[in-house]
Amino acid sequence: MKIAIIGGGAVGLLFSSYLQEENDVILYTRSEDQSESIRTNGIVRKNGEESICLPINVRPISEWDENEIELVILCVKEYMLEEIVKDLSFPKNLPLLFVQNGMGHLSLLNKINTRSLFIGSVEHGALRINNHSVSHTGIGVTKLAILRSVEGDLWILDELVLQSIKNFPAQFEQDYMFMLTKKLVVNAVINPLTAILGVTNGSLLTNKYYQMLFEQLFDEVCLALSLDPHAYYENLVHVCKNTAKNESSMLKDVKNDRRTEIDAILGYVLEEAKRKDIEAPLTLAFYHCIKGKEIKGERM
Ligand SMILES: NC(=O)C1=CN([C@@H]2O[C@H](COP(=O)(O)OP(=O)(O)OC[C@H]3O[C@@H](n4cnc5c(N)ncnc54)[C@H](OP(=O)(O)O)[C@@H]3O)[C@@H](O)[C@H]2O)C=CC1
Ligand SMILES: CC(C)(CO)C(=O)C(=O)O
Repeated sequence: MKIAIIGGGAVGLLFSSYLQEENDVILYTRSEDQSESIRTNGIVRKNGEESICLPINVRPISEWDENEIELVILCVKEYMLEEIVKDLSFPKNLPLLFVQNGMGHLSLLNKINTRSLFIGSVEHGALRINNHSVSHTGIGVTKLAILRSVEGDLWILDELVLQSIKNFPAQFEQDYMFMLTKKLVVNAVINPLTAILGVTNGSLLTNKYYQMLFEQLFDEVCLALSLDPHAYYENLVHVCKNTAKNESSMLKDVKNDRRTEIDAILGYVLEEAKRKDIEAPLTLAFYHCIKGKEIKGERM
């Protein structure tokens, strides 16, 4: 399959490196510098002690070419999507796959008039080491669901599931809303707590004090989203254990003084709580902690 991947961050590098094993991938980076670094070095993927280097087709996004592509995977942060969708031309018949955390992008997706639009939920841990290297810090699964599609494009998801590349499996999910909600709960608990406490995901379960926060926040998020906690707790713990050694994407953003995706995650939970007139004090407090850290120079 001919796949264009937009964004050479942790997830974009991870997806490019694995999908290139079975497909023709072209990676679009924001900067020419990063393209040049990948052209020279290939993508280096580290799995523990193992390291593999794969050559890959790469271009800066200023050279975007939508021709002869069968699928576009958007691996940029949620808050970059609006600009990308505005700037790039996506023909109506070009299927798009969005892998962002949170729910913030749903309203934007509904405005895009592409005939097939897929959603992914990434349960891997990935860490960008430099412009051309990525560490696969947690082997999970990519869940795939349909927001809308024409019959003729469904082979794309079938193909990704069938390929299920070693250490990079893909799984089909019937209900995109259930899939996104499950991931939202994971990110609403793990991401802010790890970013505030400065710990890897696993510590939230191994440190008994952090575990109390983990459970309290989980209960409040379920209440705000009107979810049955029993249907979501097991998955949350499973992902947390699977990515135990990983630094969450929010912790990485905070450490690197970058904007986080807190608005698409806890911001969304707070909006839901407000809409239902439910108090969510813990969620609000953690939301403010992260917004505070986003202000330049507030980091220790
Ligand atoms: N990291 C993880 O473990 C996980 C991340 N996710 C989700 O995946 C998504 C991507 O996350 P992640 O890879 O960590 O984020 P990163 O910040 O590492 O990567 C985003 C990349 O997008 C690039 N970018 C920004 N604007 C453009 C543009 N206009 N054109 C091309 N590229 C652009 C950035 O370029 P530059 O570097 O030059 O700024 C950066 O390389 C997020 O929504 C996140 O929630 C989901 C599960 C796990
Ligand atoms: C699955 C998890 C929690 C992995 O760290 C993630 O989605 C993230 O870091 O954003």
